[in-house]
Amino acid sequence: MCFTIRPVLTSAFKGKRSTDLLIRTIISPLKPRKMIIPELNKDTVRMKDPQKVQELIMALQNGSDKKLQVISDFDMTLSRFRYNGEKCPTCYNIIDNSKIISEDCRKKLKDLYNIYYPLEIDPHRTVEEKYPLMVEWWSKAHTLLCEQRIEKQKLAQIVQEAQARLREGFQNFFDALYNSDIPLFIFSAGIGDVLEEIIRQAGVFHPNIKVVSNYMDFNDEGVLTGFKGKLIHTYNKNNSVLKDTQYFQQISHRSNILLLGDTLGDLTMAEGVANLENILRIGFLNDKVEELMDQFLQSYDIVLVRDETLDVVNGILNFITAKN
Ligand SMILES: Nc1ccn([C@@H]2O[C@H](COP(=O)(O)O)[C@@H](O)[C@H]2O)c(=O)n1
Repeated sequence: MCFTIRPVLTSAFKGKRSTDLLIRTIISPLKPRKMIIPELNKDTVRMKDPQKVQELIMALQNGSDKKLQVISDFDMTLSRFRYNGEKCPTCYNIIDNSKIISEDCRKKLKDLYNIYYPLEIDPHRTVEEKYPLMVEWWSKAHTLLCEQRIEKQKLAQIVQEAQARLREGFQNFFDALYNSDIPLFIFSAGIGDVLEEIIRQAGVFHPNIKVVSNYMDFNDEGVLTGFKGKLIHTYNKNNSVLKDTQYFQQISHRSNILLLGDTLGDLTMAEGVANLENILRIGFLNDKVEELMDQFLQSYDIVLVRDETLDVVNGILNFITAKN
């Protein structure tokens, strides 16, 4: 594809960090133009409104790292969807596939996955229709897992032996946020204990990370007896889960959001943010690409199609945090 670039000097994006006028790339609706972030020219990138994306990125840069916070889903957003042609496991799948559960339980969990995962991503059902089905899936899976006498001390080894992988570029992503003191809120309907272990084993579980997820509850012998708090599934990742946390109040000066998700349910993750000013939504479209493309383009500012990297996210973060 041939791109042309027409940089125009404008004062529209003047901020306290820049003494010079910023160069803004004007996009003609007729011709594709080069984007300010080189990674946005990747062929995995789709945008309904590239002009709006550029403006949002400039607004985020204007606010700098001081005003920014990142809110992200975990499974299939920070972790990979595919690796070497194989589908990667979710936090639940890591347990489902492990040797700490019985053959019979594994089969039942696989059957549940085969029934409910297609419903979770079904483009023809509304969120209202999916909601009770997701509660059903998570509840049945939790009941099965609690029958297995899963030991807390075995989780680290299970994660080590699993094929879970963070997206390419994860080291840059986690380190850049930590080094710039930007809070990362991971809001996951997976299993908190497992996702923490994945990030810890990758060496990037930095203190700027806060996780809200389904955490396992263990008895005094370290055996799984239940799950703590309100059940979190794909379609209730919103204020109904967050209302007791003070997290967003404590960082209320961070009014610029970078939101990362892989389902339409992830779009409500920023509901609890106090004083929201600008939000840039990036959606990883991993599965059912043709069927879901339109809905993703309507809801996410940037859609990344079968992109197993964090290149675009890192490119945007570099741009926002680069010192002038
Ligand atoms: N028993 C289950 C229940 C859910 N899943 C998948 O885990 C994902 C977790 O959600 P994130 O918020 O971290 O994306 C969810 O999308 C389900 O597909 C599962 O594998 N097994």
